[in-house]
Amino acid sequence: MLRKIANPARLLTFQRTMASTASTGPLVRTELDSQTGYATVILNRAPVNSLSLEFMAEIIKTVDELERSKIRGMILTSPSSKVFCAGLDVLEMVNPSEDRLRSVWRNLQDTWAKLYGTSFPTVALINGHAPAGGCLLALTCEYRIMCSNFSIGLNETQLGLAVPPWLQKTMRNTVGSREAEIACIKGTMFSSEEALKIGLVDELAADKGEAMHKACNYLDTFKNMSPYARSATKLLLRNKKIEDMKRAREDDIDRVVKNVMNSDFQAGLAAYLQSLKDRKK
Ligand SMILES: CCCCC/C=C\CCC/C=C/CC(=O)SCCNC(=O)CCNC(=O)[C@H](O)C(C)(C)COP(=O)(O)OP(=O)(O)OC[C@H]1O[C@@H](n2cnc3c(N)ncnc32)[C@H](O)[C@@H]1OP(=O)(O)O
Repeated sequence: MLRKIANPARLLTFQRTMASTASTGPLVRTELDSQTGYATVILNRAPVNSLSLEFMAEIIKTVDELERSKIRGMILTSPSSKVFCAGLDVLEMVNPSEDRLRSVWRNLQDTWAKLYGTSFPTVALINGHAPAGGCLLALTCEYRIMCSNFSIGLNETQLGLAVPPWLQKTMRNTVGSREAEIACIKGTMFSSEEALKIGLVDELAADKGEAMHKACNYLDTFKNMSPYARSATKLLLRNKKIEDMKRAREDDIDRVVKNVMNSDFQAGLAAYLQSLKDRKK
C-alpha cells in the first residue's frame, strides 16, 4: 500500500492515457506529496511491468515532467504484490522488425540514462521480483530498499543476451568489480537477503509500508541540503557514464540487433517463453 498522505488535497496525480496497453489506467502514475516534494512513481503495466517500447517512452516522459516540477525526491515502485518489474517485454524480442527493435533498445538506453541522471534523489522501492531490466531500473536509483522474499539480478546471459557495457558499469559501481563480474557472467538472481549482503540493495523491509517509511527517511536526509550542491555532485559522479553510453550507443544497438535477430537466439527465446508458460502448469 502506498504511504497515506496527511492531506489528500495536497496529492496531485498526473495521469496520462496510453494507447496499446493491457493495463487498466495510465502506464505510469505519479503521486506528488506537495508537503515534502516527494513524488512516488508507480509503474503500472500489468501484469508484470514488462518494459515495452511505449512503456519506456512513458517512463522517460514522466521523469522529464518531474524535472520540470522541481520535485525534492522520487520513489520508484510497483502496485503489484509480487513483481517490481519483469524486465524487457520478451515479446519485443520475438521476431521483431529491425526498426522496432532499434527503437526498443534506444528507449531502454534512454530510460537508463534519464533515471540515472536525475537531478533529484531517487529511491527504488523494490516490492517484488526484479530480473534483468527490472534490476536495471533499480540500479539507476541512488538507493534501493527491497522487500523480503523476492529475487533480483541481471540474468540476461541465462536468456542468451549479453549485458551491455553501460549496465555492467552500473552494476560494478554498485557491488564492486568482482561481484559484478561473476554476477553478470553467470546471470545470477539473488534473493533479497543475498542482494543486501553484496550491496545490490541498501536495506530490506518486511513490507511495502516499512519500505516506504525507509525510502522517505533516505530522502529526508537531503531536506536541509542545497539541492544545487547535491545534484551537481551526483551529476559529476554519473555524467561521464551517461556520456560514454551515448557515444557508443549505435554500436550497442547494432550488437543487440545482431544478438536478437540470430536464429539460435530466437530458438532459445521460444523455449524460454514455453518454460514461462509450463511453470504455471
Ligand atoms: C532488445 C534485446 C536487448 C538485449 C540486451 C541484453 C541486456 C540488456 C539489459 C537489459 C535488458 C534485459 C533484457 C530483459 O529484461 S529480458 C526479460 C527478462 N525477464 C525475465 O526473464 C522475467 C521472466 N518472468 C518471470 O520470471 C516471472 O514472470 C516473474 C517476473 C518472476 C513473475 O512471476 P509470476 O508473478 O508468477 O507471474 P507469471 O510468470 O505468471 O507472469 C504473468 C504473465 O506475464 C508474462 N511475463 C512475465 N515476464 C514477462 C516479460 N519479461 N515480458 C513479457 N511477458 C512477461 C508471463 O508470461 C505471464 O503471461 P501469461 O499470463 O500470458 O502466461
